[in-house]
Amino acid sequence: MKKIGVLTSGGDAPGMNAAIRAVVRKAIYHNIEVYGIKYGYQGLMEGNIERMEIGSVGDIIHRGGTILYSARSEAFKTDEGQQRGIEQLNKFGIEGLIIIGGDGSFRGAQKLTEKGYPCIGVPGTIDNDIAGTDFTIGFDTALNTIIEAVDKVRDTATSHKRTYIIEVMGRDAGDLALWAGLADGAESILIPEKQEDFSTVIDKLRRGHKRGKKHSIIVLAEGVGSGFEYGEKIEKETNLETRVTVLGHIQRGGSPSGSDRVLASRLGAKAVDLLLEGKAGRMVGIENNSLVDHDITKILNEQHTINQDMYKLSQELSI
Ligand SMILES: Nc1ncnc2c1ncn2[C@@H]1O[C@H](COP(=O)(O)OP(=O)(O)O)[C@@H](O)[C@H]1O
Ligand SMILES: O=P(O)(O)OC[C@H]1O[C@](O)(COP(=O)(O)O)[C@@H](O)[C@@H]1O
Ligand SMILES: [Mg+2]
Repeated sequence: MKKIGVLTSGGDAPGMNAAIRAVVRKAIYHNIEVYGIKYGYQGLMEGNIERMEIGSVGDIIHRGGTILYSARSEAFKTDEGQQRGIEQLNKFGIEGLIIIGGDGSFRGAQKLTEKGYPCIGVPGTIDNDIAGTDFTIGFDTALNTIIEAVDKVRDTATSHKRTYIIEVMGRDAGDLALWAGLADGAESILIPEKQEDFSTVIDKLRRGHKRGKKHSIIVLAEGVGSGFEYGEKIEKETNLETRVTVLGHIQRGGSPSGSDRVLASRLGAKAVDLLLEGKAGRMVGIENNSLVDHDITKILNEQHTINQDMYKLSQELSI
């Protein structure tokens, strides 16, 4: 293999730049030409492709977002769209493609691989919703952003003796909410993977209030429902003044944490190794701090699961 391509796709995640840097530098280290495809699969279909050099990825390891930009493309979900993408890759003589993105992006990678075009997936999403890897690139930074925000909310919550619902991202996954809830000492953590009884949430709030607690924090994953609806219900049931903060896209930005930079560097480089070994249709990941790779189709058919011990612990510590 003499020429490879790299793109970022789906929701951006802090650390994607560090992953791009690792792909480019590792490829050049092995005397392979690298091409950057801009705006994900949309740019791929349109031939928005540029050669990348060592300097193309200088001064980006600490930056959020993605220098290759990202997109969500409906057109690429069709056979015709995928065929157009392969034609562009062939036109540039690019022999293998590294896709940094989430589960949706991996479905695209799977389709290209099925059509005979070798692809490797690198998990980049704040949601941490992919099986076969303990962590995805961006999760740790988003978690820290949430923690910083909740610490601030806690100050004002205490001053006003209020209950706060903090709605966090994660699409259908509860990892961000679970980790943030544990790290923030939340009273309750509401995630799609566990149906906590609403009456338990209310009882806990009442007990805390009786004990003289000055504030209560509930972390709600977006996959469970609207924070505002929960807020209204809770205020009605408890008579405690309740406010809702939806953290939104702030969770996707910012300079990547040390863990995300290291993870992205390791995974990006590993993806290049796999292409050079002639592998295709694989996803790189990290398990027990070791680099692994899995069949992408198998991964897409598996459900990412939350850490049950952590959930249990969060309940034991928030009595
Ligand atoms: N079934 C599919 N076949 C081909 N491409 C897909 C498929 N599902 C998603 N994609 C492509 O991947 C892009 C990113 O997926 P999305 O779910 O939005 O984000 P993420 O990859 O971060 O989970 C989509 O906009 C689409 O272009
Ligand atoms: O940026 P958009 O299109 O508003 O999408 C929001 C969604 O993207 C995410 O931030 C990231 O999800 P993906 O990594 O799957 O793209 C989700 O947590 C959230 O539900
Ligand atoms: Mg996703």
